[in-house]
Amino acid sequence: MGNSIAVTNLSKKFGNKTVLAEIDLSIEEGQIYGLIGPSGSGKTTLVKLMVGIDSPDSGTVDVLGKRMPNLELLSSIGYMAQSDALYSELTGGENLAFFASLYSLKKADRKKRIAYAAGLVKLAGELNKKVGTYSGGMKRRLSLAIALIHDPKILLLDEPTVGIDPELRLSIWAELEHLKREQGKTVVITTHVMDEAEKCDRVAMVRDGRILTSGSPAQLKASCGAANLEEVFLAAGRGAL
Ligand SMILES: Nc1ncnc2c1ncn2[C@@H]1O[C@H](COP(=O)(O)OP(=O)(O)OP(=O)(O)O)[C@@H](O)[C@H]1O
Repeated sequence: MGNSIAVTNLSKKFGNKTVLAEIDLSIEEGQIYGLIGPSGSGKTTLVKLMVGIDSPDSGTVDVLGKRMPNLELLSSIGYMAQSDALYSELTGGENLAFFASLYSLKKADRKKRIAYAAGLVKLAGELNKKVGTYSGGMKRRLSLAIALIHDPKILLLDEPTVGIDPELRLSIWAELEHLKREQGKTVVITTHVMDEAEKCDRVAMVRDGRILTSGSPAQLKASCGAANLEEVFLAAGRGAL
C-alpha cells in the first residue's frame, strides 16, 4: 500500500509561537492513524494543514501524491472540524442535503448517501428537527455524517467522539474499522482518549508541536515495557524512548 499522506519537515508558527516544529510523518493508505497529545500540542493545526485549510511556514504536506493545499483533493477528503460548522436554522436533513449538493452527487446517490450517513450516526429519526434544537452530541454526530457524505477516500476527524455516549462511540469505531477493512479508507483521528488510541493501527504522540514518538500501539508499549499508552506517553515525555 502507498502513502495517503506524507508530511515532510513541516513547521508552523502563529506570531512568534512555534506550534509545529519539523514534523515528519507518513500515513499509509488503509490505516487508522491516531494523533494523541494534550490540549494545545498542535494536533488540530496539523490536521488543518493536512486538509489544506492552512499552509505551513516551511515543509510540505502531500495527500494522495499531490501537494497541499489543493482544491482538487477536496472531494477525496472528509473533514470533521473540532467545532461544528452547521446551519442551525436548517434541519439535520437539510444540512446533509446541502453538503451533499456541494459534491455534485447524482440525486439517487445523494439520497443513498444521506440515508447511510444519518443511519451510521443514529440520526435517521431526527433529520426533520432543526439543528438549533440538537444536543452537543447530536451536532457532533451530524458533523461526522457530513464528513462521510461524499464517500471520501480519506477521513480527517478532529476529536470526532467528544460528547458521544460510549455505546455509539463503539459503533462509530466499528464502522471506521469496517470502512478501512472493506473500502481501504484512510482515517486520521485526533483524540485525548487512550482507549481510542489503542484501536489505531499507528499513533503519533504529539507534545509542544513535536512528535515524541510514533508506531503501532503494540510496538510503542513494547519499546518501554509499558502496560498502556498513557505510560508510553509519560516515558516519551521524559525522553526515555
Ligand atoms: N489561528 C491561530 N492563531 C494563533 N494561535 C493559534 C491559532 N490556532 C492555534 N493556535 C495555537 O496553537 C497551539 C496549538 O493549537 P491546536 O488547536 O493545534 O492544539 P490541539 O493539540 O489540537 O489542542 P486541543 O486538543 O485542545 O484541540 C495552541 O497554543 C493554540 O493556542
